[in-house]
Amino acid sequence: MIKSDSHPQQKVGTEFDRAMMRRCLELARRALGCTSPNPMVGAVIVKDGEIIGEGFHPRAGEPHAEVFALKAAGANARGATIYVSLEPCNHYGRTPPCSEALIAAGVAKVVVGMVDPNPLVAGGGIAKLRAAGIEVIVGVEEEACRKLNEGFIHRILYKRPLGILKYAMTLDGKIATTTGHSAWVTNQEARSVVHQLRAACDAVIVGGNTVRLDNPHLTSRQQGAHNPLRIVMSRSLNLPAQANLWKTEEAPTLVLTDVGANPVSRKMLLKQGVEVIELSPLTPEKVMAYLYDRGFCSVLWECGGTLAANAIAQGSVQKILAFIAPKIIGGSNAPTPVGDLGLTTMTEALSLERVEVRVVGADCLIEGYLPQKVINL
Ligand SMILES: Nc1nc(O)c(N)c(N[C@@H]2O[C@H](COP(=O)(O)O)[C@@H](O)[C@H]2O)n1
Ligand SMILES: [Zn+2]
Repeated sequence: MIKSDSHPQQKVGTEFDRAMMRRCLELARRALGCTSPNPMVGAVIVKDGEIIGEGFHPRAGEPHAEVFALKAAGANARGATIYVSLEPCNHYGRTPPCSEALIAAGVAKVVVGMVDPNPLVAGGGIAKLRAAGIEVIVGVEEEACRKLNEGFIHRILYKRPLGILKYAMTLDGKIATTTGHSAWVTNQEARSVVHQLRAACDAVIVGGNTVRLDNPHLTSRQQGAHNPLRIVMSRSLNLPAQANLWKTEEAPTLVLTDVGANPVSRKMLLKQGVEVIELSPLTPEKVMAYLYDRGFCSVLWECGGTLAANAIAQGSVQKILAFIAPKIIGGSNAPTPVGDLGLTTMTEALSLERVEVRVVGADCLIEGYLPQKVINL
């Protein structure tokens, strides 16, 4: 097993190495939301302290980041150092192995952000480079590299997309008034964080109620940014004929329903260009298994409390982003972000790990992860 050189108290590499790796991550992010089922990867080639080639992986099926960087550097790559945010691959997939391309180009040193969790690579790329006499350092800016590709890593380890639950609630824990009115709980800054989050995800899921009450767009609202596939989960197909999700064309919309549900409504959706897929039973787990098969790495749940509780209970949520607005609306029947989980004591409460809290405009954002079954690489 190839181990990262990283140590909790010690940073790997020099300050220059870390700056170059951060540049790799910057390059990788140019393809935010566009690479699934592949990871986002950036590469930088340096010789005599100067960058002589850069590249990133634009989408699955296209060459890997290292290949673009090698092409940019040309013959100058001989004797140079390449920085790459993910271990160079060592297998024939949609593209040939980068380990071999790096050896053939004569690079002297490879600085890697993180080991590739893909079992087809999993240290094999690093071992191949070392066996060819190339110096390899592993684990430079590792945490940032892992964070960028947390969806890809989860997909590989658990054979499901990473499920992210996002909600916005008031100080008294409500997501809308008793009439269902929710525009807007948070301020513009928080909403633009949500738009960025959508740009990073492969799909965003809501239930039929959200379509009826909020008529959302579910897009990333940024010029040139990726838009996620917009998904509605609806057993009854009791959906309005006029909705922004079928009227706007910035992103495709998929409606997931149960077998044989409401043929009239189904026809109305198909006529408006909406893809309709029947899944039986229509549960969060079934949906996540289906989206895994479609090649997705990350899925954003932007649904109401009942669906959110089901998704949590079925293990379809790993990460939570909760926006809290300093507002109070009261109302004992006003909807809450997570419905009944059947818990009766505080000891059963789901405690988030790796929690981060930040202020976004006038609102607060709490981000954390639900405990996961540990799989060691
Ligand atoms: N190091 C590295 N750089 C890239 O740019 C990459 N896209 C990857 N991806 C790894 O290779 C697998 C995909 O291979 P194909 O694109 O099908 O050839 C992907 O699962 C990663 O393990 N690695
Ligand atoms: Zn590769």
